[in-house]
Amino acid sequence: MSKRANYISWDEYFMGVALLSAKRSKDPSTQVGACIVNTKNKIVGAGYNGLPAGCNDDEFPWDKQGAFLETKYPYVCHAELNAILNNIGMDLHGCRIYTALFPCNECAKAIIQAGISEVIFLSDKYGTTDSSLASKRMLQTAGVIYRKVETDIQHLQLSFKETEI
Ligand SMILES: Nc1nc(=O)n([C@H]2C[C@H](O)[C@@H](COP(=O)(O)O)O2)cc1CO
Ligand SMILES: [Zn+2]
Repeated sequence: MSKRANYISWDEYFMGVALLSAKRSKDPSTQVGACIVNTKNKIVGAGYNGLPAGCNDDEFPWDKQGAFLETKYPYVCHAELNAILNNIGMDLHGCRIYTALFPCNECAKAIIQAGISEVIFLSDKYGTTDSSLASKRMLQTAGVIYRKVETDIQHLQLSFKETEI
């Protein structure tokens, strides 16, 4: 028997972990996940967008519009920042970060300061915003490579049925 052919690539695997992490998000509008990987292709951090620990996600707003303090924006911690902060205690220099959404300017700062050298994203749907433009400017200047993930996969299904393993 020859080896299986249609296994997923490293990029698809790590973006898949980012997307699975996003499934933990309580944000009703936009669920983002991120996964940090070292040079040996070991996962060293993962996260999703959510409120800081101790801030009850039933008590804080999830609105997108309205008075700033009554929206989610001042409170939510982005997936990329959570992945950095949740890392398993490694030096992140030379690591890459997989993220479902292109990092904002604040996360770009954290990515650069952590020493992460590559950003792989799935969507850049906010690419024309000032935040994204500032993010790209900083990443480029700091020498952090960014690229869109390459894949032909549209959907990937997981079965939790024990009879299907
Ligand atoms: N790169 C990102 N990582 C993230 O975790 N987020 C989070 C912040 C919010 O919880 C949500 C975006 O809200 P919305 O305006 O698309 O409904 O995703 C947002 C971005 C975009 O820069
Ligand atoms: Zn961010």
